[in-house]
Amino acid sequence: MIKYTICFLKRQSRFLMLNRLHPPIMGLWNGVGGKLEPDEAPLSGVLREVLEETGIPLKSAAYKGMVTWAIDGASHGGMHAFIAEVPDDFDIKTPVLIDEGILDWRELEWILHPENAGVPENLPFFLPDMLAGDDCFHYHFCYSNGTITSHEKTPLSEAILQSS
Ligand SMILES: Nc1nc2c([nH]c(=O)n2[C@H]2C[C@H](O)[C@@H](COP(=O)(O)OP(=O)(O)OP(=O)(O)O)O2)c(=O)[nH]1
Repeated sequence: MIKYTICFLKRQSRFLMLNRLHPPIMGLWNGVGGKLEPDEAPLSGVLREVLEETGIPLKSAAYKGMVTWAIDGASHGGMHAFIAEVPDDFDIKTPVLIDEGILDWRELEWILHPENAGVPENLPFFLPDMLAGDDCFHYHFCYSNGTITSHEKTPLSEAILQSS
């Protein structure tokens, strides 16, 4: 069961990212998102989280697939991932402190830099793919001792896509 959503909010080569104040992604720059409410559809959930955390009233976001993770062999969690363009007329003074952390713009090049320890370890594995194409995938990561030990990418079936 996928409990979370995440949205990467893009404007040209920059993304509006959240440096989270609280676990599970504390201290790292991540997309905006959060927990789905009971019976909430992933798109509705992510639009709600984006509005709550940034004030951006998105009308839609592009579905990019699922990211799941297992820790020491036990399935642990997952999120539905989306990408959206920040509307041209939306202005935000950054950096800005919100309840969940600090919102600020980050360059894609910085986000994807391999030596960059400022983003969740799995993010550079899936974000370039999500930006590159229209296909949706399921990305699965296995962690041991707090680090990724293996990962795989499989196409998402039509059936899953329609139900998400
Ligand atoms: N890139 C990346 N993001 C992750 C991973 N694990 C994980 O939970 N996230 C994302 C999913 C959510 O967008 C966010 C965690 O959301 P959250 O627990 O703060 O949710 P929330 O704000 O609704 O929390 P709450 O107030 O309801 O407790 O972090 C991961 O391994 N990689």
